[in-house]
Amino acid sequence: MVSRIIPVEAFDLVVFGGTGDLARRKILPALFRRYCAGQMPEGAQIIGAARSEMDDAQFRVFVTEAIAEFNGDFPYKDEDMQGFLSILFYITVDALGDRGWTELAAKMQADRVRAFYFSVGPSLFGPLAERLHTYGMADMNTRIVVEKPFGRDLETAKELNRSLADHFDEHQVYRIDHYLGKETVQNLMAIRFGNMLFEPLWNSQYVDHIQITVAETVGVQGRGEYYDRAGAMRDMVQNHLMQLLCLIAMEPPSRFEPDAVRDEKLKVIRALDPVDPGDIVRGQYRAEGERQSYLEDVENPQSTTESFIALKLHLSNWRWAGTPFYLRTGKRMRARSSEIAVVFKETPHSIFDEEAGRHRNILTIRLQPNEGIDLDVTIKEPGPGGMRLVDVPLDMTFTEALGPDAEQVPDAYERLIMDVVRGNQTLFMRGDEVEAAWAWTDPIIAGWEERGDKPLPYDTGSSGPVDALALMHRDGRRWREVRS
Ligand SMILES: NC(=O)C1=CN([C@@H]2O[C@H](COP(=O)(O)OP(=O)(O)OC[C@H]3O[C@@H](n4cnc5c(N)ncnc54)[C@H](OP(=O)(O)O)[C@@H]3O)[C@@H](O)[C@H]2O)C=CC1
Ligand SMILES: O=C1O[C@H](COP(=O)(O)O)[C@@H](O)[C@H](O)[C@H]1O
Repeated sequence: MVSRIIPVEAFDLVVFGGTGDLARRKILPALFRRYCAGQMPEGAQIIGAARSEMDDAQFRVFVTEAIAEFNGDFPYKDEDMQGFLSILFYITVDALGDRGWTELAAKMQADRVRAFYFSVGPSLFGPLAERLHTYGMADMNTRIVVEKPFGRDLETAKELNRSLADHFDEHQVYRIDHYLGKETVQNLMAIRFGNMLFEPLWNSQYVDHIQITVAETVGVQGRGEYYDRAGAMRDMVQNHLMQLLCLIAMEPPSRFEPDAVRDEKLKVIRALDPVDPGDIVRGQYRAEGERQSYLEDVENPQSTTESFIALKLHLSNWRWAGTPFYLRTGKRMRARSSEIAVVFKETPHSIFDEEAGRHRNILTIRLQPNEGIDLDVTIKEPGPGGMRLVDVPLDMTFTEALGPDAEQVPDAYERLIMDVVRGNQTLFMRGDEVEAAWAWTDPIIAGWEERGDKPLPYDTGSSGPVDALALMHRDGRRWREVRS
């Protein structure tokens, strides 16, 4: 099977914060991979912009080093590297002053798609939007890309939305949630809405419960100051896990189009019930051997921020009333493993002897690593020992089923940046979605702040605090093992 590279229009892409960590780690290496894939049209310009003093040549060295550090063993030809470097430029710009703006405006080409990636702290979103307008770069062909965190609560998210709306229409604003750009996350929609098999069973009549796990082995990775102000709830649940929940729980949109998809996701968030404090477990990782504790990592011995959270959620709508959703995410866990498991109910009646046991089908969507789908199916255990039942997985690992092409799928940032250039907002969050997610999150955080709740310690390399296991055990259910 041969991957299709869909060409994009010629564009000017300005990366504000072009010297920052996210640009180095993700954005610039992703753009290089798209260049190598042949997707950058003739005449494209990528312009780094930040306060640091640099010229084009120095920026090109900076990008070459970033690619070497963060593109792993990605194979490329020297001519591709030279070609890519030739479309890179740098302008010293102050988001809070006037420096560099006239020069930036002069660098913009006529009749090009214009995209401005705000890879800077959210306090600069408003000032950047305002200056784009003042210096004549905010016309209707302009697109702006903003990073998470999109606020730290409903009020700040509304404020950010307002500051962007002063100068840009909603159709020009691309709010990144990089989970939506992951290939397997998009596959969730293909599985649900491209097959007849699952949808009739996709409701509380047949589904016992759904588990969503995003387990990480990494700690706060040098972002301690930000993370300690955020915690797992703001850093992961309000955005990434919420998006996964939306895709798994939403009604079929009429078309795979931005507003049709985003309307359905919004309905899911609005249908979420408030969460009982007893249905939440927060944790903080302890030191282990050479590895520091969370408190040491964030250099805050008094911190009560959670590096792990597990929650049981309910949706008040016809499809899901009575089916709990269990979500968990944490850092420094046993394995890097993200998956969604749809656990179906047992058959209403067993025709077999008691010793055959009771079994249930589980559809597991493995998001990362080892992307694929498993469907646990119950069959007869082979042999003469009577009718004993056993569960076997129908395993579809994408790299095995689809061949080498499945290994070369673009990473989330590649896909999303190209979608910005194409003008396709389907995989970006709309302002009202973000606000609805904060409206649900805020009272939960306020509750534990008012009560002074403290996170429970958990061992580095574990599955989180034991109380998280109890959250399911008391319902007669259990988490799937965290393993890669
Ligand atoms: N790093 C990551 O893995 C992730 C980051 N994010 C988000 O992305 C955004 C950027 O993060 P990150 O790259 O880590 O942050 P960094 O602090 O590493 O980079 C910030 C960038 O902003 C520039 N900058 C700061 N002030 C100004 C100014 N007044 N005018 C112009 N440029 C300015 C800095 O350059 P200079 O000092 O040269 O001006 C630098 O390039 C943040 O909102 C972050 O939360 C989201 C997900 C992951
Ligand atoms: O947005 C974030 O995501 C990463 C996890 O992303 P993944 O693609 O590696 O699964 C997380 O580590 C980080 O804390 C968070 O800000």
